[in-house]
Amino acid sequence: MIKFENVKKEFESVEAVQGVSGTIEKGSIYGLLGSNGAGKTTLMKILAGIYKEDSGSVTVDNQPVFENVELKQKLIFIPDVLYFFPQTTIRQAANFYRDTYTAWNEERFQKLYHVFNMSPKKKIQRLSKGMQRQVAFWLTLSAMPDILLMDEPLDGLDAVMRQKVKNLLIEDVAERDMTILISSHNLQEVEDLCDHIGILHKGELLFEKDLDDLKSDVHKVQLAFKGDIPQALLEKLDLLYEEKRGSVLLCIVKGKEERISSLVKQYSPVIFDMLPLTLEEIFIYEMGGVGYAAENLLV
Ligand SMILES: Nc1ncnc2c1ncn2[C@@H]1O[C@H](COP(=O)(O)OP(=O)(O)OP(=O)(O)O)[C@@H](O)[C@H]1O
Repeated sequence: MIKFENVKKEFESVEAVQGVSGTIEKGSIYGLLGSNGAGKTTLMKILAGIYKEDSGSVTVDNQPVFENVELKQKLIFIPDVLYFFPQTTIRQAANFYRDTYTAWNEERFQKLYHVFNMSPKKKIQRLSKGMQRQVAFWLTLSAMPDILLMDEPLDGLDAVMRQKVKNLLIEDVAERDMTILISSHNLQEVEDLCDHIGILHKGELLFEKDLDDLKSDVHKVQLAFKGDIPQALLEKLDLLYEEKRGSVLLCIVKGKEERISSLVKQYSPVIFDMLPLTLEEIFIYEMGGVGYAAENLLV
């Protein structure tokens, strides 16, 4: 379990992370979302023990992470911009990982050759950007980390490779309880992979929630009635957003599906559709709530 409490980090005059607290449970896939410059990379680097927090505490399985060599053998951070030693071949990099990570699994490395299909003799820096990212996953998955932190992890991978890598990640979570933290702007991908979501904005965590709870608590509703829209109904609904299009009211309503449905039906609507919001819509709405423009949200 990763636990961070009141973590702060400042760069010169920029307060990149401002008193953030949270927990990432073992075996969970946690999606860290946020606007550009929100502090996601900074927080991830603190959780990975790359940066030292200015104040607050970060522990992984109850141990501080910064400069903790033993812990770092079980934790891998894949950054958005990859770095490999110059002139290194895939095999040489694998040897380096084998000597660094005690759980290195040579059999798995050999097996994954059939997924990534590149000669280990290839020099990594001569490979394309997407191929280099494949190498990063090949090495990481063979090192069998307990904790994997990734910044924009699937960027640059083609659609087939994305699916293969996602399956491998999910397999590791299911089979050996690996914990994953992902930061990505690709919300569809986060929605597919993650079970928990945290949204950072201007260095602060707006909230963290189970994805299913988050999605079952907000709905996109379309309503129309024979006459005017009954005001009494609107007052009873917990409306987060509304937009009138002709005689149809499009709105975002907070609350459980059953409660919204039974309330609306009391007023005999002629049109009544209710859909869950996508993570992308939830994100845009939440960002709107903190003053990040969210116009024409409904489509
Ligand atoms: N090494 C650094 N030196 C100075 N300022 C930094 C440094 N790293 C990050 N910052 C600043 O801290 C803030 C948060 O940056 P960070 O990279 O953590 O954001 P992010 O959420 O990952 O953004 P993005 O989604 O655009 O990648 C920004 O204002 C950034 O300019």
